[in-house]
Order: sequence, then C-alpha cells, then structure tokens
Amino acid sequence: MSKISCIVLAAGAGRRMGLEHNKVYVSLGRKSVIQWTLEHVAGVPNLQEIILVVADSEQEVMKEHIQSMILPCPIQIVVGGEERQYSVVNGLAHVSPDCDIVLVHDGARPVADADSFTKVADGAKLYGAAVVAVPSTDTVKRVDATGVVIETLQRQELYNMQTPQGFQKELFLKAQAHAQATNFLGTDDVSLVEHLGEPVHIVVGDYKNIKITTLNDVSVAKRYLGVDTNKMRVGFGYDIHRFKEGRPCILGGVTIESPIGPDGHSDADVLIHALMDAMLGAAGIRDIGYYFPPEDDQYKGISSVLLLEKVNSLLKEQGLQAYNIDVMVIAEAPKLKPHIEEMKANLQRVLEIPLDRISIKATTNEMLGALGRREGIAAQAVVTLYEGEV
Ligand SMILES: Nc1ccn([C@@H]2O[C@H](COP(=O)(O)OP(=O)(O)OP(=O)(O)O)[C@@H](O)[C@H]2O)c(=O)n1
Ligand SMILES: C[C@](O)(CO)[C@H](O)COP(=O)(O)O
Repeated sequence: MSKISCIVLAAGAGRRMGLEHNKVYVSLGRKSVIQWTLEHVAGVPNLQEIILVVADSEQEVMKEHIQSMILPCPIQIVVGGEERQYSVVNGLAHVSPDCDIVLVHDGARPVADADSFTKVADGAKLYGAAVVAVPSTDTVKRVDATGVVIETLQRQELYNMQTPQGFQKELFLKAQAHAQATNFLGTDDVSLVEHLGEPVHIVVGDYKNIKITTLNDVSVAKRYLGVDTNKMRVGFGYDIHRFKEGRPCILGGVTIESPIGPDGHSDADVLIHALMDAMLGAAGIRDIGYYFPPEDDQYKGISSVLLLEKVNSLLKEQGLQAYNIDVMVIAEAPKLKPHIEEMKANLQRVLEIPLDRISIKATTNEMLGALGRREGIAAQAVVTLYEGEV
C-alpha cells in the first residue's frame, strides 16, 4: 500500500487579494481558507503526513491558526521560498523517507475534495505523475505583445490545471533536480516532469476547485462550501465630542473654517468615528476604542481617514464590504452643507462604494441641551454590510 505525503503551500503573499494579510487566513464562514484546505487534505486515505509550507514571518501566526485542528496524521510546518516552485523544493526536503507518493496542493484551494486527492494519488501510483484538471470552457488564443491574435488553439486539447498534483517520489525528486540544473521555473508542479520528458496524466476534476486569488473568489468559495453568503448586516454608531476653541474642525476628512473644533485624542472627526463604530458593529468585531485606544500615542492627532482605511481592511479580511452608509451630524454650527460633497468623496475613496450609496446629513439640536448650547458636536451612523462582493 502506498504511503502518501501531502505538501500544502501557504507561503505566498496573496498580493492579488490586496489585503494586509496572506489570503490563506481569510475566513470562509467558521473556518479560514487554510483550515478548509487542511480539513479536505486530511480526508485522503493512507495519508502519512502533511508538510505545510509557510513564509518565515508567518510561522507563529500559522501555528496559532491551526493548533485547534484535529488531523489524522502529523503536520510539519516548514519555511517557504521566494517562488512557488522553491516553496515546493523546501517542502519536498522534509518528506519522510518511507513515503512513496507525494501530493502538492495550493493552500489557497479550499474547495478541493478528498476524491480529487485520491484520484491524483492513484494516477501518480499508476503513471508516475498525475494532475487534476478541467477542460477549458473558453476559446483560448495566443496573442502577441501588441494585442494581435497569433492563432486560435484547439479547444478540445486544452485543460486548466488545478491542484492537487501528484508524483511518485523518486520521479519528482529527479524532475526537481533537472529543473534546478537547467534553471527551469514552472508555474505548476507537473510541468517539471514534462520538462524532464516524462508523461503526465490528467484526472478530470471539478470546476468548483477554484484557487482563491481575488476578493471575488471569497464569495464564490463560500457558496461552493455551503457557507452562507451575501447576507446583509446592519450596524449603528454614535459619537460626541466637546467643542474647544482653537481646535481644527475636521468632519468627514474635510477641514472646515471655524473658531472652534471638536476636542479629542485623534483629529476628533466625529462623523468618521460614528461611521467606523457602525461598520465594526455590523461586522461584530468590537469598537474603535479597542482598535485605536485614546491612551496610545500613535493615534495622537491622527487623521480619522487613516483609521477608516484600517477599519475597512478589517472588514475585508472578514469577507465583508460596506453596501450603503447614512450619517447624521448634530450640531448648531458650523454649516456643513457646502462641504458635504467633499466629505462624501473622501468616504467613497476609502470605502470604494458608489456615491449614491453614501448619505451625509446634518441637523441642529433646535438649541436644546448641550448640543444646542454649542458645547459640542455629535454624529450617528447606520451602515449595511454585505458578505462578499456587491
Ligand atoms: N513563494 C510562494 C508563492 C506561492 N505559494 C503558495 O502557492 C499557492 C498558489 O499561489 P498563488 O495563488 O499565486 O498565491 P500567492 O503567491 O499568495 O498570491 P499572489 O500571486 O496574488 O501574491 C498559494 O497557496 C500560495 O500560498 C507558496 O507557497 N510560496
Ligand atoms: C499550480 C496552479 O495552481 C495550477 O493552476 C497555478 O499554476 C499556480 O499559479 P500562481 O501563478 O502561483 O497562482
């Protein structure tokens, strides 16, 4: 019986996702991308070990991330390389001597099911190298650097390669050594065996086995995994600041001429503060005091637009995106009307939603109470968030 080792690659940067963190930590419902991937890998019969390849800087984060998982075999975390292929080389160096079949799988493919691993392992055992692939559904053309079509390729011969990709270990070691000796860099693993001149067999896979590459893939993967998606959430925020003479009056990222302005640790932009609390509330991830504590010097005088950027990326990491926002500022002065379009443009720049889904309104407090006595300024905000892209 074959002994199988699976190298799971998670050492990329996930640049195309545009997040601050590696895409493999993005949540897809109650589990992250890498947790779904590992759960599916764990279902492979005869699996002896998992070699999880992780960037040097993320070793601790990854350990914390997977420590609660119950896996059927030992898992070893090893350091990745600059390119995907070099990460595979590092993983391969840690494969146990008694394993005879090596599978390689992208950590960013959380939908691949245990069946595709089994079929690839069987194919590798039988033929030496096998890969899960799907027929191309689009017409594919070769195009030159000026954008002119060179030729139309025969679609019946074209397949999109996915992972897992599997190998008899000795063949894979030989192919890796040959690639190194000839400076060959492939975009997938079986291409190293092709480069060696040995045959590679495909196993027909499933179109659902997507690689999480852009934010849009997150909602698609959630759908495929049966995780609730496109659910709307609502959040509410409120903030109030005392006015102080000589303080700048910054609202919605716009500096308004005024002899008085809201007092506070940051730039005291009460409008953005109410908005951020509404966003965090809708996401269910605490409040602005938690992320930007007033006793922390790094936030002294900081522009709240920068804080809003941070809140927006916290939401993106949860697969959430603002759909519409409605903010009400309550103050006797200054007059906001001449500045509202500029404020909306500032919010649009950060939140990347159309202007017609951003509402900023202002009202006086009819000279009632502290706000009516011009002692301060308050704001309330309501936000709807969508899970996934809208
Ligand atoms: N040096 C690298 C580059 C990529 N990968 C892994 O290879 C898989 C497929 O690569 P890709 O989708 O390109 O991931 P990233 O390199 O992270 O993404 P991007 O190219 O957008 O930065 C991912 O699971 C990624 O973590 C890796 O282990 N080591
Ligand atoms: C290996 C792979 O997932 C097969 O489709 C793909 O080639 C990886 O490419 P990327 O450029 O690293 O995303």
